[in-house]
Amino acid sequence: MLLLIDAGNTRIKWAVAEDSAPVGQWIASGAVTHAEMNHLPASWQGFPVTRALVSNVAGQRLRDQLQLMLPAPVDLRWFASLPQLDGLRNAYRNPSQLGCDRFAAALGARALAPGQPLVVATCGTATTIDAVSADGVFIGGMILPGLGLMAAALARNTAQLPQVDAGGRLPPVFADNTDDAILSGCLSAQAGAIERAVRLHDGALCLLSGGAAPHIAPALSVPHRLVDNIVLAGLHAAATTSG
Ligand SMILES: Nc1ncnc2c1ncn2[C@@H]1O[C@H](COP(=O)(O)OP(=O)(O)O)[C@@H](O)[C@H]1O
Ligand SMILES: CC(C)(COP(=O)(O)O)[C@@H](O)C(=O)NCCC(=O)O
Ligand SMILES: [K+]
Repeated sequence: MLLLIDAGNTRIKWAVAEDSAPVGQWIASGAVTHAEMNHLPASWQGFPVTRALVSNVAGQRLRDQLQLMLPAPVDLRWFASLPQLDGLRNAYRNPSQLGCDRFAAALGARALAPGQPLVVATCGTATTIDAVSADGVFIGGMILPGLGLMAAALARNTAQLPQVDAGGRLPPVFADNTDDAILSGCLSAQAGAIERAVRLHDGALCLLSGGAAPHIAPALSVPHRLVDNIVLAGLHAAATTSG
């Protein structure tokens, strides 16, 4: 049995899959914030996990904590961005500098929509918007503060702006009150960046994932597909094809 883990800067997402299950077919899955991560071992108890593949962009301390929580004995691999993997070529100037969650997301996108030009938007702590060519080149992309971080930055750095709840509603673009104006601005920034990427990457299918994706999707004026956890899908693809 296979354990897949996507450790982001806010939450740790995980899934358990049978060894030969198709990409994205989990037996169990979940997500916890960093503060809740001591619940993970209990969630994994009862699954005879023999292999684990982990993407971690949340630093060495979290990596050390995770390592101690993994079921033992397990064949543990830390996923890393490579110059090339499973038909995906990484065109980052320094391929290892690319966040391994972005590389995994691109692999996941290719598994879900092979042979198509893609815009992969992963809306988490940060929002990343990446272009992948039809023949499998990870061209590059954008990093911007995520929806929650954008809203929090305004509250933290101004005297008059409140902390708004960055989810759950789509206010008018030209809002008539402060809360809605903040939300409209942050959503427009997120959606605008994604729409710009789609416009500039000819014929691209837009895939949207991450914790804030369901909040951003209604603000988008381009066709798109919501994917539950594209990073885990990519890890699953990598684990299945690379042995
Ligand atoms: N119920 C929620 N719990 C946690 N994050 C949420 C929730 N709803 C929306 N979010 C947004 O999703 C982000 C976390 O998404 P996630 O994809 O797990 O991020 P990361 O991979 O960076 O940890 C938060 O920063 C926040 O903007
Ligand atoms: C951009 C990110 C912070 C996104 O992290 P997340 O929002 O998923 O927690 C992460 O992919 C990262 O640390 N990247 C390294 C720099 C790069 O990709 O160029
Ligand atoms: K992200």
